[in-house]
Amino acid sequence: MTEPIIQFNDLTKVYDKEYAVDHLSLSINKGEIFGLLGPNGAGKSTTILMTLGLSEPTSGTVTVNGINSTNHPIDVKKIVGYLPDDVGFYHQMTGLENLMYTASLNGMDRKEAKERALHLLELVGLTDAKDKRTDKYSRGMRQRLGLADVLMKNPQVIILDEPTIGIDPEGVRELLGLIKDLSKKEQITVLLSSHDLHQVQRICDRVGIFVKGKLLATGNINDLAQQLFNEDAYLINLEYISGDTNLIEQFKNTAGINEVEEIHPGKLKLHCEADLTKQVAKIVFESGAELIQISKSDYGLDEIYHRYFEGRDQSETA
Ligand SMILES: Nc1ncnc2c1ncn2[C@@H]1O[C@H](COP(=O)(O)OP(=O)(O)OP(=O)(O)O)[C@@H](O)[C@H]1O
Repeated sequence: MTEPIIQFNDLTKVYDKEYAVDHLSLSINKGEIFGLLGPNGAGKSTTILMTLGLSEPTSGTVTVNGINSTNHPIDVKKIVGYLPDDVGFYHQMTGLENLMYTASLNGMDRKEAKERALHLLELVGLTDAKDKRTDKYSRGMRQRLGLADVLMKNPQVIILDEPTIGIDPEGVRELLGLIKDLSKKEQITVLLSSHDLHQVQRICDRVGIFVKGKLLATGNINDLAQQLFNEDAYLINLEYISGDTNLIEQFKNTAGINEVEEIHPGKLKLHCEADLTKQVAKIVFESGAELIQISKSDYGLDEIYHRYFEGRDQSETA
């Protein structure tokens, strides 16, 4: 099922003659968790603000469920929940009271609102803290309450701007797990921004890499590896006890192997265009060498990100 729910069409924002968002075209599908990934100043927050109708594009459009965010911000607000990087609550009120206050602003029936608030507090693990004032909450608790708060109005889409900043690793793991569960259980589309590769890798179905307002690549981790490493997307690690044949030379002359890295004698890393694990194993056997181990490793988002930024730095300084 790939039904688009958020559509960016040539979306552009210029501040002081500089592109904050540079002709962004992208579709995000219903139920998908999409990560906007990029360093500070990449344009992630500006993209989010335009999606919410809180900032006007210089040109281009963004629609949520077919509704133009710039022309109909109030209609968009009804179906989108937004969690900023630091959620503000009324400190003198408890967690439950804050959720009830949100419900009253949204015109929800009180009884129904209380049932939903208690259910959501349970979902985000704050039942025991529901009657505690929010100024006594930790940052992680405030983020979890923030998630419950955006879910009060049953949104179709939730947008999270750097949701895990300032939370300890255990809290991050819990919050991300929660976002993923909610998205899958309630078919909610999630758009989240982050500069943290590992977080994004952990929960996103697809990511978009942003640099200086430009969307440079999109896809799941495997697609990105293919796009960015195109010529040598597969790594084969090999250990063997040498026979008579010079295996290194043989691998260098094998079609599809682009680079042979000798880690130390008898241990090689082969950069390949395709998964050549079987052929490599066969070559080792036929050479009379003894195969100790062979394994394929995939590129993670870390390598993807660094390869991308390394390439970019070189091209920019060239
Ligand atoms: N209100 C503004 N006025 C002028 N320039 C702005 C404004 N808001 C953002 N910018 C500029 O637009 C660019 C993109 O900023 P944006 O905040 O969208 O990036 P970001 O990827 O969200 O980064 P961060 O994670 O640091 O928030 C930056 O160069 C920033 O200085």
